[in-house]
Amino acid sequence: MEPATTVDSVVVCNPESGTGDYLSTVRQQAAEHGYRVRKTERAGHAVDLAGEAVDAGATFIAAAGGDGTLNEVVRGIEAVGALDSVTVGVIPCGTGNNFARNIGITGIHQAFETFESGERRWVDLAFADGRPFVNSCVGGLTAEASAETSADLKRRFGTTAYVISTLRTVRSFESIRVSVEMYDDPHVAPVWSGDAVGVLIGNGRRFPPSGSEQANMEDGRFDVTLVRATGSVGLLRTVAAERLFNQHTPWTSRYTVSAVDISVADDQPVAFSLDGEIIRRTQLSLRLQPKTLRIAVGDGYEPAPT
Ligand SMILES: Nc1ncnc2c1ncn2[C@@H]1O[C@H](COP(=O)(O)OP(=O)(O)OP(=O)(O)O)[C@@H](O)[C@H]1O
Repeated sequence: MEPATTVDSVVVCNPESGTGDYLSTVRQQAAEHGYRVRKTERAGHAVDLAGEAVDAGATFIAAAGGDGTLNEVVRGIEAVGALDSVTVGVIPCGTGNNFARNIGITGIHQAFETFESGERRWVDLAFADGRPFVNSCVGGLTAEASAETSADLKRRFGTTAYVISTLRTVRSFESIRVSVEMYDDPHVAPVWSGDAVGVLIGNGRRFPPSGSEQANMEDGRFDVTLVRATGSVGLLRTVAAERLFNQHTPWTSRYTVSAVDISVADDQPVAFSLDGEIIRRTQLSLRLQPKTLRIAVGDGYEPAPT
């Protein structure tokens, strides 16, 4: 007999994520496993739906979509003060699904199996000026590119859409002049300042030249990658190498720190992508709350990746 649908397990589904053709699979799996499905109707709606699910007694909320949908679900749970009573699941239906991969979730069916029998972990939750994010905060070129990447482009080209829009953006992009202050008790804070192509800060994600993109998300620390701009020709070369993050260049600096403050030198607000959601700021403070988010992880998840 099929399990009865309960209110304590809810799937918040974004029908616009990725190729948008998974809704029936998610509904069918949710019905089989006894989850209630709430479908978003607009950007930002997953924040409200997650909050409503908590109010209705949910103790498990899964985000079906990409990193942006997960971000909204977590923000909704945090907004109603329920991070300590709700477990979060991820059903990968987005374009990149970077966070899902980082926690060992590889497909829709495997996600539901994992929710049933897999491990739960407490992971760090990151905040940018008090706004939660799970995976990454990216400032500069890649954020501009992601703001420019339309849903249609993503549907047609998948992750390649981001590369296409990066190459388009690079024609008009000016590097950003920033000062990045990093704190790592008990050491003296390093300060990085200058013209940057990208400011890449990961909680769940790191930006290595090769190998796993999964960061340690239980260590109370950010993985910071700063890419220096070196004139227009250098900028193009840096972007070509670093955008795909397959090649190390001497313009890249990496740190592992517990807090970051970014100041933009002039008063032009810069685009920062928080899990793919764009905000524009001249100042941004990033903090971590260690082991604050309870999440269902797959077998491939490594708490301390090398
Ligand atoms: N019903 C909806 N209509 C239009 N936009 C929506 C709707 N529901 C959610 N959104 C917005 O869709 C955006 C993209 O979602 P999401 O990040 O989940 O997918 P993606 O971009 O395809 O995947 P990824 O982030 O993994 O690359 C989010 O910013 C979200 O606010």
